[in-house]
Amino acid sequence: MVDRREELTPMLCQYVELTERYDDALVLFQSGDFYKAFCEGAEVLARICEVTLTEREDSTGTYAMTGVPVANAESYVEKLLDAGYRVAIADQVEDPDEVSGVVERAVTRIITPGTLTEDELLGGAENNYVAAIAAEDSRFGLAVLDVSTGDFYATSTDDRDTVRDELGRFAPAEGIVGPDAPDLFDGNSTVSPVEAGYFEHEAASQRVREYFGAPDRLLASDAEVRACGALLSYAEYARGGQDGRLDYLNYLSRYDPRAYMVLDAVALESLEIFERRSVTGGADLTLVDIVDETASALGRRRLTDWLRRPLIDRDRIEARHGAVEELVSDVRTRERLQELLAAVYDLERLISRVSRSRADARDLRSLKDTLDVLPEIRSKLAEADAPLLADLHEQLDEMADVRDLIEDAIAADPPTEITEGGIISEGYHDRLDELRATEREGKAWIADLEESERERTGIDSLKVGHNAVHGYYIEVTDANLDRVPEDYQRRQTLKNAERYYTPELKEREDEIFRAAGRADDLEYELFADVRDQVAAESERVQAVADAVATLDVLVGFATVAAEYDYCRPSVDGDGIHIEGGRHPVVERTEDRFVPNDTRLDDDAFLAVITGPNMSGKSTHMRQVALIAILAQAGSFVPAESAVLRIVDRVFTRVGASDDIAGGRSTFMVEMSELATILDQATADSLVLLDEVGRGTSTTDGLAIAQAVTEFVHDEVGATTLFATHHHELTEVVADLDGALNLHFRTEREDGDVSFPYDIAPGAAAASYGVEVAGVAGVPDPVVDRSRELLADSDHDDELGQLGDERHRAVDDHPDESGHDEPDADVLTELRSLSVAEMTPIEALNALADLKQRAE
Ligand SMILES: Nc1ncnc2c1ncn2[C@@H]1O[C@H](COP(=O)(O)OP(=O)(O)OP(=O)(O)O)[C@@H](O)[C@H]1O
Repeated sequence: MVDRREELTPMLCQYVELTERYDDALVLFQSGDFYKAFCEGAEVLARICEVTLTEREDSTGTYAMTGVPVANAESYVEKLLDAGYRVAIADQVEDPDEVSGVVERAVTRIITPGTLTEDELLGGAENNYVAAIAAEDSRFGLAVLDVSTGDFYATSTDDRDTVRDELGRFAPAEGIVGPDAPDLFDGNSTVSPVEAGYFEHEAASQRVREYFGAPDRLLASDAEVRACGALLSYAEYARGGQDGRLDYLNYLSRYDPRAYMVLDAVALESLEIFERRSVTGGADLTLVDIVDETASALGRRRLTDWLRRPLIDRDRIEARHGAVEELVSDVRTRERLQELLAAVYDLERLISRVSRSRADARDLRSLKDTLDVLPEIRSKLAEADAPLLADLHEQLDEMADVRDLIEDAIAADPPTEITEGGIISEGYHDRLDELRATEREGKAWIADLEESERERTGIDSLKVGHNAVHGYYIEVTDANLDRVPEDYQRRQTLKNAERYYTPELKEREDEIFRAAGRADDLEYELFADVRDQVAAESERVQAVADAVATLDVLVGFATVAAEYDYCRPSVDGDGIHIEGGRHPVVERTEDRFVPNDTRLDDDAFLAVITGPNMSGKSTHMRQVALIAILAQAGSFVPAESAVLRIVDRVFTRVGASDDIAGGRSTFMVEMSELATILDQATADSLVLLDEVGRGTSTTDGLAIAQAVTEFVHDEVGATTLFATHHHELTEVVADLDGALNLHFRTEREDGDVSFPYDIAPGAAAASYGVEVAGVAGVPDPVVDRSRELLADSDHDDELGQLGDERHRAVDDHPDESGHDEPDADVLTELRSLSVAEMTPIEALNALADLKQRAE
């Protein structure tokens, strides 16, 4: 097609030009009600969106062609994005009725996964981020932006792991990487190619200056400037050929990752803060679902941010707790605030649409509706004692000027279309009122026409009507044609009737038409003017949005606290002292949750937790971490009391997280997560280790588990909870000053095993596997035999010390088990087995073999 450009029709020529200019995107080319693509573009569109490929034939040749309806283009765009394409939307920018020849098209936006602004594509209230990584002088700069809301963050570090951790926190949909910078995005972000020039220092700092003022004052390193500048350029690029500037980007929050508790992607995932790890079984609840009582999209996003980035500054944490406490105790204020907050629209996205000239009249009315509730929200905070609530009271600008402007100018309940009138209130503009009056009078005259013409002509069935093609007409059935007056002129012939107009009707019609057309145009102008005036106040709207978001989360936290009996934690403790702690998610899904205490401090900061499978170990460990996270996010916590030390990071090595897609074995994943912990944990960290060393042989596993315990104890000093099935580890604890054993039990009654879920000091009995095998339905003879074997190996002293429960289990089944004394060689072999060095499969095989021989 390109080679024969001179031969192409003007429209195809335009298409080819656009595809050349936007060669890194798939161009969707508006043609009336469809977005079309031709040639290779058509093939891609047809394949990915499963739409029919047709052919277009004109004097210059035959081309592949396809299209998708403009009205629901979003669903197709989504498919293209999922398939890894960027989409350039080439809209008609001229009214086809007003031009002769080919209509001008221009790319109005380039849709990429991380720069979405379309509500239909964004879905829900979650943030959608694009991130940039830049490098300079061994420092890495990271910038993260949500184009739909204007949230913009920047930070820098000289540590790649910190960049990875921060990316894990924000989970951007898309990333761009500077020329000398490493690509540290994980598989969940699409990495998009961009012009290297975006990252050049001069250009980048110019960009930052344009938006936020002097980069040196604002940002901490050149790498940061490059990342921010590049991201701004990319966001502008995504606006296609339109005026690139994004006026609503008014704030850039530069932050230091050390000012927040670090929660990397592994911790967020294993603690199920935002997403469930397994999709099977149980109610589909995560921490954010449990504590989300926010009433607005703004609040929901703010809550997500607070949980992603819990604080470590004590004053700030206590300020949040103070506000929550006041709202917990003042039930009426809290409940009324929640009702009012439910009327708040998504101001951040709304003002970004206003600034991008994409808001319609309904958006402005929604802004007004939100501004309407501000005075009452504000008044509810007027008497607040908590400093944070008092600050919010200050920050809540009621914006009466903007509210009044919209109230006066924009009609209540306006249509979504902004070019067809009906959006400006009567009384706002004199000339508009005159035009509408002319239109109204004309229409009234026509409305009366039917009656007066019936009288004049004596034709009772005479009708006055209107249609889009012929305009107004007087309709007379064929039976009455003889009574048609002289001045009637024929307009249209129907099957059984004729349609006429009169000169006066024509005149009125033209008058109405002219007045309506002018009024519609004028309305659009007035609307655009109001929208610009509102856009000029975007910073104030954003400040209000910020205050409302914070208030919504605080009210939500207070609601959860009151409803589920959470307590205000103290964060000036010297350890983790929790009484009656509960797992916030499990307590809502279990009929009866058993609360447990936690006491970890400098005297005993490392707890080894033993107990049978399913006895509650993992739940307890996560409960401690979730309580710490909630407390530092500013929430009350599910406990009777909690005195906590502020934690700088939560590390988790929990359960088997197979990285099948990444091609790493369970054991490799486990060890690399462990390596991170041992390398980066500090004395202020909270470390959860669940069954470390499981994916290898028992001996290796135990050796690793012991070495890790000693290292964490001697070198790291982090508050650590270590759940293990390596019973031998409980003996290691005895030799370590700062370590203690805790355990969960099973209870047996009439052959049934139950779990009381209460944690107790000391080590558990060792025979959990056998007990659980019985519960799981392994046949009695095998379970009984396992017990015998265990009892024998006890004499061997292979397993070390055993607890009471195991002895009891054996005592319950003395030799009346029905078996004869095993043959001597079986016994000898049994004695020679080194159980601690066998994998479970080896042990099971050996057991089956011995059983067979004994029988
Ligand atoms: N304190 C509790 N009160 C009531 N139910 C609980 C409690 N703790 C745990 N549970 C229930 O018991 C189930 C098993 O708990 P959990 O996964 O913590 O056991 P575990 O000892 O870690 O098991 P495994 O060793 O197999 O990983 C949980 O899914 C939950 O339903």
